[in-house]
Amino acid sequence: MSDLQLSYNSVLDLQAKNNGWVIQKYGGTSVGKFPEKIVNDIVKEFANHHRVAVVCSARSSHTKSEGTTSRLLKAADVAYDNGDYKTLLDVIEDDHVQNAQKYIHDSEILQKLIVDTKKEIARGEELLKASQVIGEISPRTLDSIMSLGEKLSCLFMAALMEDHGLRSAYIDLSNIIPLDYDFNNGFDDNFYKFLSKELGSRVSNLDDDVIPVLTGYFGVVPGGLLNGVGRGYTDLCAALVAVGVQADELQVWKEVDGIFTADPRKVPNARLLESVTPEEAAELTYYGSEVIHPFTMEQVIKAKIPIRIKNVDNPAGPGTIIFPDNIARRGEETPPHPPAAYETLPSSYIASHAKRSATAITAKLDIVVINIHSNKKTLSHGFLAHIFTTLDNYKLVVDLISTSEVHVSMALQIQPDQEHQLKNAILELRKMGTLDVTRNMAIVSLVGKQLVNFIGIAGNMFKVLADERINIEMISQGANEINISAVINTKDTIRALQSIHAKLLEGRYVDEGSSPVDLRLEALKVQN
Ligand SMILES: Nc1ncnc2c1ncn2[C@@H]1O[C@H](COP(=O)(O)OP(=O)(O)O)[C@@H](O)[C@H]1O
Ligand SMILES: N[C@@H](CC(=O)OP(=O)(O)O)C(=O)O
Repeated sequence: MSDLQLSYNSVLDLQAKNNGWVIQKYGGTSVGKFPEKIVNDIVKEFANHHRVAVVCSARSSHTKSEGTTSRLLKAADVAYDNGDYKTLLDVIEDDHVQNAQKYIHDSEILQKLIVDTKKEIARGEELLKASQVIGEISPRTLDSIMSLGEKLSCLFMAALMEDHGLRSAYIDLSNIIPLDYDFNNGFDDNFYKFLSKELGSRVSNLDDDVIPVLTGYFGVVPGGLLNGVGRGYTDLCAALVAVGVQADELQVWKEVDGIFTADPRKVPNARLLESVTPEEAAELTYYGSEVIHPFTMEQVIKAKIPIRIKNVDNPAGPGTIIFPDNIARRGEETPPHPPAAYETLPSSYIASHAKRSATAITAKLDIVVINIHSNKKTLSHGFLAHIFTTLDNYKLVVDLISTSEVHVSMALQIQPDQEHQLKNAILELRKMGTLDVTRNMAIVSLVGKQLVNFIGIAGNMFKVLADERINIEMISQGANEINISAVINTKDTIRALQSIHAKLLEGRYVDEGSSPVDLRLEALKVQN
């Protein structure tokens, strides 16, 4: 175990004596597959030393795309199209009732859970029926329909805890934001402050031995939670609870041991990272490795609360810590020194770490590249603005862009349900110049806080691709300088990930650890 790991654990142990809070967020598939493990091996264990609050997503028995949230969103679509939404609701009801019967042994707890489940589903049905009659589903209504997923999942988890001898409290957050809340400034700091305070007070008022189980859905927001935050909003909810109670740690429990140097399903040699910075975690999520919702981190980190990604199926593993490499944790008696400025490090040190230059590699699929050659000799005034306005009108987001005097290339992720929007956007963009569209592409991104410091890393990455005879359609270095990306053909993705990983993330230097925090520790050693 590294010094860093020890120091994090020791802070937790220290604070355990004060019975500080640990906030645990469970994803939909974890609730679906491992509910008893969550209660017996994780919640009960942590509750021995900490106050624990649990935040759950909607249940998925297999994958998120077949989970309750996806089914509810589909039901809303079907209702809008005047179709049979009732059949979909029946599937959701059967799934939850059967799940309750499978896991809950006490007949009184089981009966109550089934009654509560059916009551919530009946309310969802009313909403869907009303939407069908009116012929409209507002973002607010869609949010309320979607909230059913988290309500059902949390009713079940709270009941399961009671069934296993714990005291629990089901907390429905769907009304936590008052209808008259002034949202003039959107999701600003005041909103987050308000929400974390409210969330904090809901859990702090409970008896010490009661485990709050909070719906990760946290109320109606303007424009809708889906538009404002997007799927994965329960991560943000858990983060705000952590801030509200000044938790010792926010834990995001998944079905993977933590954050790896690459998706372990695609790169068998991928290594578990001890720690990554919030910027790296956000970048990895954005560019295809669904690690944690990017909004989650800002507020938690401001409150100096570390985030730990852990595996429900391997609770004893250390997980990965997300924390900045340049600020001290709350509760640390002797804050670590800030990392040495790179330029102040001895050249021998820089040379010996020259290969430890990236943290992880990731890939984003379903990418379409649009090239536009302007009709004019140079890009005229308003050309780019017009492109972005058009894409925005069709709710299309550009992941990468590169421009020359008369030419713009853009890479966008297009999900199957966005094809129609893409088609219309292309029709409009064609008026601006010659346009060609390349499909079946992928963005491969090398992510690392240190990338900015290592000259030549981009060249190395592109050389690996060239050696593998992988054609590069577009390249880009992210504005924040912690990401170097290349657009390639989808069929080459796995080969690209594995070869870049082998050349730039494996080997003797990397084996010693390559995260920015490791770099900081090394830098401190050099200084002392
Ligand atoms: N760099 C990475 N580190 C860890 N997991 C990754 C990475 N890139 C992609 N993944 C994938 O992300 C998934 C996230 O875990 P999972 O528990 O399935 O998510 P959720 O809790 O959101 O349902 C894993 O299946 C893993 O294969
Ligand atoms: N249930 C919601 C919110 C969520 O946070 O999901 P997950 O925790 O499984 O990423 C969704 O599927 O989008």
